[in-house]
Amino acid sequence: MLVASGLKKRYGGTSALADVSLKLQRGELAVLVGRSGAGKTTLLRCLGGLESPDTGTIEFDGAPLAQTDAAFVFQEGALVDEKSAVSNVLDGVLGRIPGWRAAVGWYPAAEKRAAVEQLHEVGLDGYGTRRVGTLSGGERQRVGIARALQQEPVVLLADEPVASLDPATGRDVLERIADVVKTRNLVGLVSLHQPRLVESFADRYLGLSAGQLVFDMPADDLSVSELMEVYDDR
Ligand SMILES: Nc1ncnc2c1ncn2[C@@H]1O[C@H](COP(=O)(O)OP(=O)(O)OP(=O)(O)O)[C@@H](O)[C@H]1O
Repeated sequence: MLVASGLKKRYGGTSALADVSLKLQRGELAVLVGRSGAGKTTLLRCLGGLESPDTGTIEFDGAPLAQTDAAFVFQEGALVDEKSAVSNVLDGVLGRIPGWRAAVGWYPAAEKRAAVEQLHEVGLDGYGTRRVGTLSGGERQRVGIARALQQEPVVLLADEPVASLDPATGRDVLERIADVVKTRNLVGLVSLHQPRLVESFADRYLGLSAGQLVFDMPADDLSVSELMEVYDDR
């Protein structure tokens, strides 16, 4: 279980996270909602170790969460267009192998086999050698998921991962994220402005407002219509 306690983060005079505590279970996809500026990105970045909270702790199964145990699915632009799909996936292990090996593309065979397996898992068999710049938005995001998986995380985080996709493609990408969260028994947390896209497969909804968690409940206890009303965000 991922347990965050008393997270606070200020940027100058702005309190981005006022005092956030949460618990997230393995095998569950939680969806983080809230208006622009509510603190969603800050929370995700703190959980993933990209940002240090001013105070608070983040633990996984009772021990501090290592940055390498949390992986991000970034927005589309985070991939390298000139590189192949499999090279982009291999970039997911940059923190784990010496930089010079990555620079010359000299990855251990086991990493290469794993990268092909990750592409298989997101439905991209046969795409390994395709230059990422030639892929569709949805395919690119699936490469992004595969890259995050290559890191062998226990926590999978995504900040608005489908913002630039059409609704059907966005739903497909989110369903892939939900699938890998379940099959790999990961903690999954995704921020979304359109929670309808995950309506049929989200496990939990967390609502942030002005840096505070205003609700945290199982999806069964809250319909997306109610959720949208809370945010008056239709
Ligand atoms: N690096 C930073 N420097 C200064 N202020 C920041 C920084 N990052 C975030 N903030 C501020 O902290 C608050 C929370 O921002 P955050 O990006 O976490 O919100 P968000 O809910 O992700 O918004 P959005 O949905 O628009 O992405 C905002 O007031 C923002 O301006």
